Amino acid sequence: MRSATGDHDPGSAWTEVDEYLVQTLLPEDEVLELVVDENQAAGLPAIDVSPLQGSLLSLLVRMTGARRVLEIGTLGGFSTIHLARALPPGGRVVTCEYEPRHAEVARRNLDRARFSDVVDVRVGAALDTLPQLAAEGGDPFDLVFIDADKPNNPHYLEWALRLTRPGSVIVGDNVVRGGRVAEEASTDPAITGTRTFLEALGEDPRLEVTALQTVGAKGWDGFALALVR
Ligand SMILES: C[S@@+](CC[C@H](N)C(=O)[O-])C[C@H]1O[C@@H](n2cnc3c(N)ncnc32)[C@H](O)[C@@H]1O
Repeated sequence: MRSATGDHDPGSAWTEVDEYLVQTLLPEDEVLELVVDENQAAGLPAIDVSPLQGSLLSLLVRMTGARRVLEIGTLGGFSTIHLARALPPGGRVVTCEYEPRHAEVARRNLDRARFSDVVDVRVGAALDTLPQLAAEGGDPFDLVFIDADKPNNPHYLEWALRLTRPGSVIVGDNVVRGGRVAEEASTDPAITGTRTFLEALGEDPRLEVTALQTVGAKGWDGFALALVR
């Protein structure tokens, strides 16, 4: 793991602090522990948000009173369950996943967590699903969580803006990428996509934005947070 300070690898300390915070702040969560086990057993990559980050997503849903949530990037449904469990009665999550196998595991996990009626898993490339959602003409989304293929983040932002309303919140994950986001000359599509995404966030007069760096069990990364004006 790359070091924030450059002189030693603080990864294990970050993980220790994450474990301490989880133990101190979060209740036992058998449902999500099972999801992590199921994802691992199914061979899914362990690239879901951490429990503390998932709790932040839940808090954002509750704090904003979001009823309709859009997620781009389901994986096994770990973050989806955090989003779904914070909804008021009648609330809904639509989550987009490209890999049918990931979607299948997610559906199983959501079923077990009793959220199959609350979550609509749409399988396919999100850039195909998002126009379909627009064409369906449902109510705007109150919160959008962008966490899929990073090169497409600038397009996901455009769609998020089309599918939301003033007062909606947009969260973009993994915008720091071990510090590599600051590498101006990078040709890595995940970095150039993230940089274009951040630039679009910063330039768009329809948005009030920030981004925070994070460290923890998932390494050094960060998320962008935007409010649609
Ligand atoms: C970082 S993982 C999502 C993690 C999940 N949000 C969580 O925290 O539990 C990214 C997911 O996006 C999916 N993905 C990649 N490209 C996609 C695309 N074009 N459209 C929709 N999903 C895509 C991947 O298959 C993967 O399951």
